[in-house]
Amino acid sequence: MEYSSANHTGPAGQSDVAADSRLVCRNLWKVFGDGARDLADSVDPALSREEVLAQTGCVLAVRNVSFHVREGETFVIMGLSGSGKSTLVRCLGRLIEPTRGQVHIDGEDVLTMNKQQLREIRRHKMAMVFQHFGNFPHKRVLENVVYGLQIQGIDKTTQRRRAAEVIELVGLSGWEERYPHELSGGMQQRVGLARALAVDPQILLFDEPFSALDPLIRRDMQDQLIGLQQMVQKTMVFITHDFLEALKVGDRVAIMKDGEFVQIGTPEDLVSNPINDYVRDFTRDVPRSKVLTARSVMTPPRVYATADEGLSDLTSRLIAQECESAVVVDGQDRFIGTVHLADVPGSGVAHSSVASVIRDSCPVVEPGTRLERLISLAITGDAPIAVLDGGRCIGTINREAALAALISDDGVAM
Ligand SMILES: Nc1ncnc2c1ncn2[C@@H]1O[C@H](COP(=O)(O)OP(=O)(O)OP(=O)(O)O)[C@@H](O)[C@H]1O
Repeated sequence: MEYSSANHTGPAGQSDVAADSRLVCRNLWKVFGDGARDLADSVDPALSREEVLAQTGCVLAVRNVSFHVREGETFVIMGLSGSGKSTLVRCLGRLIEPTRGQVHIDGEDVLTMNKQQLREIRRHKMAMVFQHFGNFPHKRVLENVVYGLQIQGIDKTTQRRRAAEVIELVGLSGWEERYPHELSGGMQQRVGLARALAVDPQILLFDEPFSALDPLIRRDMQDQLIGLQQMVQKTMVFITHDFLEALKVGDRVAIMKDGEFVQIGTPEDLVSNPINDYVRDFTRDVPRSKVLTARSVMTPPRVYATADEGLSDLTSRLIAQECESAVVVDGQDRFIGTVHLADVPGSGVAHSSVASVIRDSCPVVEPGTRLERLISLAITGDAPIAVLDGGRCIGTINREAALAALISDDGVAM
C-alpha cells in the first residue's frame, strides 16, 4: 500500500490525527464471508483481494483503512465501482458492522456503543444523504424535512422554524407542500440534503449523492454544496466515483482501490504528485488551472531589501546571488513591492536608494488562489504577481510560468 507524503494518514495513522478532528477512523476492516474476523487478523498483506477471495471465499471490502476528518472539512473518498466506498461509509455509522478497527466521533468510540447510544448518535450527530434520495414518497417536502426533528422529540414550533430555515438554505422555499415525485431529481436530492441538515448533525455522510443526476444538474448541485458548506461548515465525508467531482468538492481526497486507500491528499497534491500510475491515470485530463494554486507556481523570494537600502548595495547582492529581483519589505516584514535589476539605471546608482525603483503596483494574491483566477492578472501589466500570506510575501509568480500552466489545460469543465 502506498501513501502520499503530504497531508496523509497512513495505516497506523494516529500520529497524524489533527487536534480538531471530528471523525477518526483507524485500521478499519470489513470482510464479508465466514471466518471474517480471523481473516482480518491474519491475512497476508501481499495477497490481492482476488487471491484472498479465491483462497478463502471472503471479500476484503475494506482493508485496513485509516483517516481523520477535521472540523468543517469535506473529505472525499473516490474509487471505481467495487472499490469499497459504500461499505466504508456505512461502517462509519455502523449501518454495516465493521469486522475490525476503530471509529471515533468526537472521541467517542462508535464500535463499542450499544444500540441506544448508536441511535442517539445517528439522530443527533450524524446524517446521511443517499444516491437515490431516500425521501418518504408519501410525505410532502415539509413533512420529509421535519421527520428527523419529530424523531428527536423537538417541539412543533422549533420543528417548523428549523425546517423553514433549511428549506430556504437548499433553495426549496415554495415547494413545501409538494410530494417528492412532483420534483426534479436535483430538487429531490435537495430535499434529502434539507432532511440531513435539519437535525443539525456535526457529521454529514454523502454516498454518491449526485450520481443519479444529469451532468448539468449535477454540476449545479456540486456548486450548491460548496456554497452551502461555506455557510454551514459541517464535517463531511463524500463518496464518489468521479475524480473531477472529488477534486471540486473535496478539501482532501482519498483514492480507494480494492478496499484500500492508495493516496490521500489535497486536490493539488494528487494532481501535482500522483503517487503511482493508478492515480496518475485519473489526473491526466484534469484542468490544472482549476486545481493548482498560486503556491504551486510561485518562487520563494531569495533576496529581500528595504526601501531605504542603497541601490548599489542591493545591486551587488543581486549580482552575487545571480538573482534578477528582490522583494522589498518594511520594518515589520510586510510586503511593499519588488525591485528588478532591469529597472536599475546605468548611472547615478551610488546616491540612489531602493525606493527610487520599487515596483509597488504589482498584483497580490493569496497562496490558495486557484491558477484560473490568475489569468486576468497574468495577461495585464508586467510586474510579477506577489503571493502574500498574512501580509508577508512568501513568493512571486512569474507571469510566463502562470500563463504556461494555463495554456497546458485541455479545458475539461469542472
Ligand atoms: N453484503 C455483501 N456480501 C458480500 N460482498 C459484498 C457485500 N457488499 C459488498 N460486497 C463486496 O464488497 C466490495 C466493495 O463493495 P462496495 O459496494 O462497498 O463498493 P463501492 O466502491 O461502493 O462500489 P459501487 O460504486 O459500485 O457501489 C465489492 O467487491 C462487493 O462485491
